[in-house]
Amino acid sequence: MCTSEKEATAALEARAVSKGYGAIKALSRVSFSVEKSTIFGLIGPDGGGKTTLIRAFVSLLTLDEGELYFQGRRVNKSADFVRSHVGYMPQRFSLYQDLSVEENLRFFGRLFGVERRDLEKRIQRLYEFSGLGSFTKRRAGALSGGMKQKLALSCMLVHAPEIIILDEPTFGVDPVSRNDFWAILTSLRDEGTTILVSTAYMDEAYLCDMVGLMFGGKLLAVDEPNRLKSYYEVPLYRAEGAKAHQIYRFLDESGLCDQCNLFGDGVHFTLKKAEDSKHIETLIQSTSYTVDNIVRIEPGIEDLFLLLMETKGSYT
Ligand SMILES: Nc1ncnc2c1ncn2[C@@H]1O[C@H](COP(=O)(O)OP(=O)(O)OP(=O)(O)O)[C@@H](O)[C@H]1O
Repeated sequence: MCTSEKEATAALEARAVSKGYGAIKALSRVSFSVEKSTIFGLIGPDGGGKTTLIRAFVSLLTLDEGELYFQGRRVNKSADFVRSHVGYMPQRFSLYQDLSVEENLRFFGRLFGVERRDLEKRIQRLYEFSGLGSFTKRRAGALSGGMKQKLALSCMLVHAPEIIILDEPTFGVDPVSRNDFWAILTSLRDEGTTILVSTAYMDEAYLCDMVGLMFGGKLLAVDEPNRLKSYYEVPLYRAEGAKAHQIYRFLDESGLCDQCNLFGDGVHFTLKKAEDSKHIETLIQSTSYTVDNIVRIEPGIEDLFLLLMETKGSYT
């Protein structure tokens, strides 16, 4: 598909958007597009610019430069379209804590102007989706963190938006509820919804169709999650030992490594010269540091982040 066709079908698009807060560049010429019925994940550590980008998409802040589009319409000129076709779940979605699950859903249904008959059907459907059907009378304030997030998502879905935008919806949610939440997102995507979701949990990248890795206000890479590992052009190794920090220090100061990062009880590294892989273990053993094992590994998203932060993160 040529670029112009892609642009025409994109459900969301950012074109060279920038936003600064004084000296802080929260967004630096960020461009990407999200195809219809796909999940696009904005992945990155806190402060990377994810919230700023999301808030600009839902017209909660104005950009210094660049343009945002929903299905080819300029965001800031399409308030009606956004209201009826886009759902937004901020980091702190305001549920009514004293209202029950059902009352919250009805409240948001009325707020979005959903007709009574449609609302009943949608609420039943959302119960099936979310598993909240057994808790309809429970006060929102008495739900677990994971259930609260499912209720917030359901309230946002009550007007059946075609595009949904979620800012770190699984933050602080336990792993089981995170899985449930992503299962709901996947079902929505399969039914045709376009989803832009941000997260600081790197493992969630693999649940997206496309990811944008964000750091320092820049998109360091946009790709399918499984293609990101090909960014590593040289083998990546992991050295494990009881005192990983000592192995790290040794490797980092040895001058032999391009990349060298401490990951829990192991060190991930690449070598400047491929032939050094034959004797790196002996070299470490010859010091007073004990290395139990050195293995070649597939790079994970965290490794990629560190690589891209080093190679691209400081561009202006
Ligand atoms: N209103 C503001 N005033 C000043 N600086 C801001 C403002 N909003 C965001 N920033 C700064 O812009 C940068 C990007 O912040 P942003 O909230 O977009 O990142 P994030 O990736 O969403 O992280 P988080 O998960 O912490 O919100 C950060 O350095 C942040 O401190």
